[in-house]
Amino acid sequence: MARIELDLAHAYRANPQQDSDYALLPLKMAFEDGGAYALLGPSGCGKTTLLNIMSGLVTPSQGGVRFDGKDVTRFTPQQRNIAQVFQFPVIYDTMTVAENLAFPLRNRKMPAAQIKQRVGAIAEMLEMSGQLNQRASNLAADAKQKISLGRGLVRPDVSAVLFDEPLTVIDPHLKWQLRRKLKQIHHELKLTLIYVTHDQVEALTFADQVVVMTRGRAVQVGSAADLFERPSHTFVGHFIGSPGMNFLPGTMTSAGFHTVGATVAAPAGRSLRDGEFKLGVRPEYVSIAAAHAEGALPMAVSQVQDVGTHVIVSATREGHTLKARLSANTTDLRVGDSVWFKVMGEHTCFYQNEEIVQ
Ligand SMILES: Nc1ncnc2c1ncn2[C@@H]1O[C@H](COP(=O)(O)OP(=O)(O)OP(=O)(O)O)[C@@H](O)[C@H]1O
Repeated sequence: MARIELDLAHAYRANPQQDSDYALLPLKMAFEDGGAYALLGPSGCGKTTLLNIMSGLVTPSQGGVRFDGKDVTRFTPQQRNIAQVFQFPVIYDTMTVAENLAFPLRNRKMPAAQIKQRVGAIAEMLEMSGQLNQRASNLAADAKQKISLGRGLVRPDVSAVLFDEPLTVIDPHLKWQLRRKLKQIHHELKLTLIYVTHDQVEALTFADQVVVMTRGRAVQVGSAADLFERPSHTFVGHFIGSPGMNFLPGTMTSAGFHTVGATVAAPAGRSLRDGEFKLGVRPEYVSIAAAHAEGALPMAVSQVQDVGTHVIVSATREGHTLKARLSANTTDLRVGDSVWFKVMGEHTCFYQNEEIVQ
């Protein structure tokens, strides 16, 4: 296994001139040995490009890649000793499940007894022990993808295992099980795992550290709690959470934060210089307050959405909507009601140029 360091940028086109010419804007980051990481972001943000640069399928147009301090930028995936699992199964239909799992080990000339033991262990982790002697061609699509996952995980000596949306073909129920399984396998095998997905639930359940990407930029690397509590960029606030963070543009003065035609006092101990900011508050941290309560804004309820255990109450003021996630039994608000939403508190964040300042 290896610590992977990246200091690079990548454009698929020659002579890139502007940011939009780059699939990856200049970035510098490290993946620690034995960590479980996810690369998370919407379609086209550069996740696969980053993964393929780590595996050696793509050579970055600027900068390079280091494994344990060694420059591997020009190395092939084989020379880097990387295992990669793709969206669709890559297996040999004519072989049995056991032969498929053993293949990467045979290639590396592992002794037969060790191969048997390792294949047995991986099959057990993936709950495929009963299918070891079945021919792969007879299996359903998700069983085939499980073999692909197993082939990625079977070698104990890889620098890292890279997964590119590996659960796309898996049915939703099994998907949930496999996500948990992969996390467990990570704890047992202590491999460096890097997992590409556009699904936040998948990223947050699998990874200890999530790299959030948008338009060729890695905007934040953090744990699920970091991304939830202190999104360092407004994109992370929007993208993580359901619904995402609320934002209100406004001006900080000595009187407080002036937004949507009202002024709310900043909580004691919070000092921001005067200027224009975006206030960010998660729906989970918006609460109903008494009229004129400190830190609260008067608003008009525009939507009440029952989501089972909670209700999402949307309220509007001067064309801006805030969402609050409230316990179903604590509110009987209806559309058109007046409500005071408390937006200022210890979980409130402030942004300038989309980056967090406090
Ligand atoms: N081989 C290629 N040649 C030219 N442009 C490419 C190539 N591969 C990707 N791109 C472009 O680079 C950008 C990043 O693509 P990439 O596939 O890395 O994103 P992604 O986040 O993995 O998206 P998806 O989830 O849709 O796969 C996109 O604008 C894409 O069109």
